[in-house]
Amino acid sequence: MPPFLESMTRVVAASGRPTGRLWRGLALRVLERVCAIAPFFLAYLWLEDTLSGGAPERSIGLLAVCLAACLAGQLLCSYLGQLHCFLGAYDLMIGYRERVIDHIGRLPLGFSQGQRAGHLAGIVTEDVKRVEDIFTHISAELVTAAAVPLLYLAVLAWVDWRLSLGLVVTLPLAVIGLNAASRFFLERGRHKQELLLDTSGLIVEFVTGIRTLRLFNQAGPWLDRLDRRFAAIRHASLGVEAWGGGSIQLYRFCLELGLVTLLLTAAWLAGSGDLRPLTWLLFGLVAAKLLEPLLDASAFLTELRSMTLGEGRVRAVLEQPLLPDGPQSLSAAGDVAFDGVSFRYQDEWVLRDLSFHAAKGTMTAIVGPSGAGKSTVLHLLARFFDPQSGAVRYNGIDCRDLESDQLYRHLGIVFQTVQLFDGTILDNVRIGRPEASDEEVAAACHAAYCDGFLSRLPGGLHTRIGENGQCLSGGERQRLSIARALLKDAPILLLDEATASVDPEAQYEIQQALSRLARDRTVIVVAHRLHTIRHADQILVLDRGRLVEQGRHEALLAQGGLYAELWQDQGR
Ligand SMILES: Nc1ncnc2c1ncn2[C@@H]1O[C@H](COP(=O)(O)OP(=O)(O)OP(=O)(O)O)[C@@H](O)[C@H]1O
Repeated sequence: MPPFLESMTRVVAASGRPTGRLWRGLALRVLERVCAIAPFFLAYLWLEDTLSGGAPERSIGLLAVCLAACLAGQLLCSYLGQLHCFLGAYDLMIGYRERVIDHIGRLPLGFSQGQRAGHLAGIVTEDVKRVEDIFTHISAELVTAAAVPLLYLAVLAWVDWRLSLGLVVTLPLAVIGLNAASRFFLERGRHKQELLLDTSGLIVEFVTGIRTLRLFNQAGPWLDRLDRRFAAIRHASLGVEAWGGGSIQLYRFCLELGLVTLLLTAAWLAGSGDLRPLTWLLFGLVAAKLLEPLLDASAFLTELRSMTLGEGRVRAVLEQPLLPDGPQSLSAAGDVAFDGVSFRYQDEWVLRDLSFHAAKGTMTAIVGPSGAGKSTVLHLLARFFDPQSGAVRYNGIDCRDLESDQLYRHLGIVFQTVQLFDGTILDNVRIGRPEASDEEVAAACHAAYCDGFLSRLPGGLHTRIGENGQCLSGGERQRLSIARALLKDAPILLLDEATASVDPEAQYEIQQALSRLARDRTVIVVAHRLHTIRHADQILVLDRGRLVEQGRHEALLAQGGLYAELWQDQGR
């Protein structure tokens, strides 16, 4: 099966929508072509009847009625066929898009980490669109390109099989050659697409990081890097387009060669006195029409190749395994434990046999040198990933046995990178609890010390903050994130440097708010400034993925180990 057909079959299976309407549409489009070509054969039959001494006066009316019926049938089938094809294909594509979005929505939260900027968005928008275009605009042309020549051929073979053979003798050569070439160019095209994706990621990085690059005089070298990428794309494109274009020309040439072999067969038959003029007239009129859809189909080959590549990338996402979701629910969660957890992102272990227990309503702080694995502990708690061995437990239940919705309902999260959406501050904070009233949102913002900057914004809580909150400072963004978590009022809080970007004046106050919040909650906090976690119920000291010390601030200082060293480094 040609690669594009394999791709289309997979799309239909992935969509899961009924395909009846699309098939009806395609059948009507084929019927339309039947109506378009039938007059030639009707005229042929009528002429043959007439020339062999039939009664033209009587049959000419019948011929006219048949021709009119063909025309009417053609118009009707064309209209209904297009309608059903479009509606059927769009319905199919809705199913496909939903499947892709649904799958991405259920992928491990850590999936997008390590992906180039815009890569996933490109798959959901551009690649799915490529697939959609084939189904909505080209599938009908492809089906008629395959069905019409077969129909013509069946009738022509009935009229004269030798001339028919002469006409299509080169067709298998064209199809086999094209199929082999398309597999080859698909491989080359994949390489080109990877280069394109990589380069667009580089461009996004260049544009978003232009300030840093210019401040460090790195814009020039970066542009040189881009130039080299463009050269590589040009080289790959030449390979794909020039040679790929050549294979299309070869396919067309082989098809048109069929007209030559038809002429040669006719000459041979005429020479042996075995060619009737009427038969030759029919073949002369119809031969080009038979080849026409096959020749036209070559115009879609580039799009088909691009769709096949796009479908491949979408499939790679669809094949990404989802984290298993168990049936258990979580009531009144608050107890958190790591039970012999070892985890690695790639080859190197980042956490090794880590065990700890955070009792309900306590604050656990995680400290350690950079790269020790502190944020990774939070990532596993938020189930961005599952550990390779050991278990993360909530109320003693392995989180692999929990429904993920249940889990997230019990987690409040404030991480270093704050994701904000293009909307008002009210909308953004309300993500914490969609049913919260304006007053409750305002109270959460107040508790997160947002009042200062909110009073400076023209619309206060109703100010639009632009895409990802570009018009807010890092500290302001972080305070909104804290307000969100406060509003959510979840029994477990995961904080990664919650006060990292907040000015010194607000730091103490926010710390107070978080301590108050911790009173009836379990808080797991990653902290770099150790004075903020002096009062934590337990401090876990990590070093290269291992738990090296554990206890309260005073006890750890007295121990004189890594914690005491870190404390001294911070000049306390
Ligand atoms: N998505 C990822 N893919 C591969 N490696 C990763 C990924 N995230 C983190 N790492 C690596 O895992 C190790 C632990 O990272 P982690 O962010 O947990 O450390 P950390 O203690 O929080 O560091 P810091 O204090 O600097 O934020 C580091 O060596 C880091 O390079």
